Amino acid sequence: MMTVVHEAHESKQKQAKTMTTVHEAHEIIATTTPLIEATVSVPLLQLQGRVLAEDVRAGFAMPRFTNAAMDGFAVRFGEIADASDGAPVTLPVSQELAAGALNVAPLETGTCCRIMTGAPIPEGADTVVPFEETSGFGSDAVEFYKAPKKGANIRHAGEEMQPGALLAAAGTRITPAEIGLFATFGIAVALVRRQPRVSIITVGDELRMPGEQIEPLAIYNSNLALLASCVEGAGAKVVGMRQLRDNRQAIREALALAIAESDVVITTGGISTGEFDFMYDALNELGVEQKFWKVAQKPGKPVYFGTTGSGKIVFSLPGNPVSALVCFLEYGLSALARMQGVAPAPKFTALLNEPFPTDRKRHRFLFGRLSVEAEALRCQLSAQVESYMLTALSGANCLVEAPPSAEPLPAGSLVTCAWLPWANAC
Ligand SMILES: Nc1nc2c(c(=O)[nH]1)N[C@H]1C(S)=C(S)[C@@H](COP(=O)(O)OP(=O)(O)OC[C@H]3O[C@@H](n4cnc5c(N)ncnc54)[C@H](O)[C@@H]3O)O[C@H]1N2
Ligand code: MOO
Repeated sequence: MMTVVHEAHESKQKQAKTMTTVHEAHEIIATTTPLIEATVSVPLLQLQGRVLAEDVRAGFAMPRFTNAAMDGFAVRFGEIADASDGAPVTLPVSQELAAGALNVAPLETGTCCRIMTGAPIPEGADTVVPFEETSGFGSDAVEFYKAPKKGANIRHAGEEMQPGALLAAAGTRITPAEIGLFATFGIAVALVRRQPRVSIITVGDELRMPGEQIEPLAIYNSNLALLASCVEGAGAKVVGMRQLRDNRQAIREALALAIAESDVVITTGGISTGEFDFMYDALNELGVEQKFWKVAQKPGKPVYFGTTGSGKIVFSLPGNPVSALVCFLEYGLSALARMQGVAPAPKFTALLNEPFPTDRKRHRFLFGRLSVEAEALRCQLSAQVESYMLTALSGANCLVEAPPSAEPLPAGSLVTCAWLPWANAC
């Protein structure tokens, strides 16, 4: 029995020697992650963060009808064109219209219409005079002291948008902007992609859930909560969260269940080469096809990615919380974006405030804080750099990276950054 375990261990160690590059890992994810074709109709107020499955177009012109832009009087311009303080023009009020008026008579010649902002302009009127430039709303005969420009203070039907104009294209991730636009056009439901269903499994005898009693040599499980909120923030749905002990059978059973009930399975812990690291074997036993295992990066080297025959994907992330998060941000996020038909968020460069400690052989990731100083985007690295130091996140708003190099990147050089998905731009 011992021999079998040791042989398996040796073969895992051999496997572990060949490392995928970060670039290759991205290529593999881009080419193997399936798009979720299924669509679902979702009500307006639940659309935030969802991805449109079809173009949404204006069903009518905007404004829908010609209406007043000011509270005042709708007139025929020609009838008040000569009005001045010295020689006011007086017109009787023949009609009053507020926003919401549904029956509007044409404006009788030689009269004006008391009108409120948003009310339809009666046929025959071509100009609205704000009440401040008249004797006001108090009487039924209005004195006009001044003529605005002909056509002033009128919002014309269709001047903003024509029927059929594109409001949001398929593939747009819905924000309050789209929700506001859809509401403007009376759209109460939109067709969006079904959310990727994600199960998260964390493994480790040492882990206790926040809120639980904790023994002196145990630690709290940060990955489960952290990844669940990251997944939800990425527009996906967490359908399962499990914390397991380091037990072969329990891990295999939980993985099988998670694969059955989700599109994506994310695990943390037990993926390295330790004696109690059962994740890799469990994935093999369940027939998950390894696409990569071990990436030349720091932190996060033991990261695993695989696919199942039924089109599911599995990320097995290292247990160290910074490693798990870096791998999720780097690979998990782009896979979830691709599944929803959205391009992964672009990276950009910023100026380093201090030297970046590159690794000779591995692509290095660190958290940092971007800010705008002297009109340039500058990056301050988090002081905590080890993969167990999740406090590196406090105050951070970006993930910073540099390819392998024997020399640190000097202060002042350009470094590649990605916003943390929850960060507000500086
Ligand atoms: N001989 C070697 N040892 C290790 C190697 C190696 O190449 N050779 N790689 C190291 C690297 S790099 C990492 S990262 C870790 C990853 O190991 P595992 O994925 O098997 O993770 P664990 O051993 O289960 O845990 C590592 C560490 O993280 C803590 N942890 C785990 N899960 C959680 C959680 N949900 N919340 C908070 N903290 C968690 C755990 O207690 C350990 O301290 O392996 C190195 N070793
Ligand atoms: O590379 Mo590990 O992922 O040190 O923490």
